[in-house]
Amino acid sequence: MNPVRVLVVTAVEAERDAVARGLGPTTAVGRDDLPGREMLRVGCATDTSTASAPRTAAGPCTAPRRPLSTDLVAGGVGPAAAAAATDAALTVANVHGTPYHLVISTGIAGGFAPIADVGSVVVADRVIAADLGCQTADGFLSMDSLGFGTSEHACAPHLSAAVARVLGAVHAPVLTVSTVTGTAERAQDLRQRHGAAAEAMEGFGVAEAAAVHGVPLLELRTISNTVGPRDRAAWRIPDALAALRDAFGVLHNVLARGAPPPYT
Ligand SMILES: O=C(O)c1cccc(C(=O)CC[C@H]2O[C@@H](n3cnc4c(=O)[nH]cnc43)[C@H](O)[C@@H]2O)c1
Repeated sequence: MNPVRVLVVTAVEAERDAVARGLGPTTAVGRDDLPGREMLRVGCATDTSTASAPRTAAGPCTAPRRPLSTDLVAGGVGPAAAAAATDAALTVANVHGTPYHLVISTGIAGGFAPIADVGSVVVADRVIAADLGCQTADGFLSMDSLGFGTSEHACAPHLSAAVARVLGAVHAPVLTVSTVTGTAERAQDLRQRHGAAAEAMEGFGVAEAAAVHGVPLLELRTISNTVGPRDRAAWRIPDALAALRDAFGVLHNVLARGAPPPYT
């Protein structure tokens, strides 16, 4: 049986490796056509594009109840790097006739108080490009209002709601910014404009690539810091990475035992 194939895109390797710890033993995927980006795989895959049959640290794969094959890539920081890495992975998979069924943008994020505290988990209902547009004296004009396309993408509504419920996570918009918010004023502006739970720097880029390929999207974030005045010393990165590991342990079971694709 062909596996359900999931692509997970983080910004940095520390996030990718935290996800991997939650999912189980990984194997490096030898992909000559994805240079410079080591991809890790969890689970079995009848994927002829791999250089050799995947083996886990525990030995050859044994089929799970529902075959699930998850590829993990650290695509870089920011929406442009994330879009490029996601598009490359989706394109290569399509060329090999092994398309992905789901793309997940994930990592740590800043949380908007009091909606998402440090250490909590946020599952996006939609991703919003919060600083893509035009800043005027009268306020911010989004891409939609400028007539240049869209500033947001919906996440798979049923799946994202189910995942949020199982994780006990906040289910609300996650903003994508190219500039990390470092003042109380901008935090308040973004909170008022979007009612968002979190901000990070990649989700919209991943979403743009997923939309081009028609692949459903999730964004899952664990909160390392509160959005507002810059205080890097207050970021709780190890805690957020541990929460990321735990969330993906749960998410793996949801995907492995839940309704099969197409994800809606
Ligand atoms: O220094 C480390 O050990 C380390 C480990 C894991 C991740 C990092 C990062 O700096 C990741 C940058 C990544 O984090 C997201 N992020 C986190 N907080 C915010 C925020 O308040 N506003 C926007 N983005 C945030 C973002 O997606 C970055 O790509 C370091």
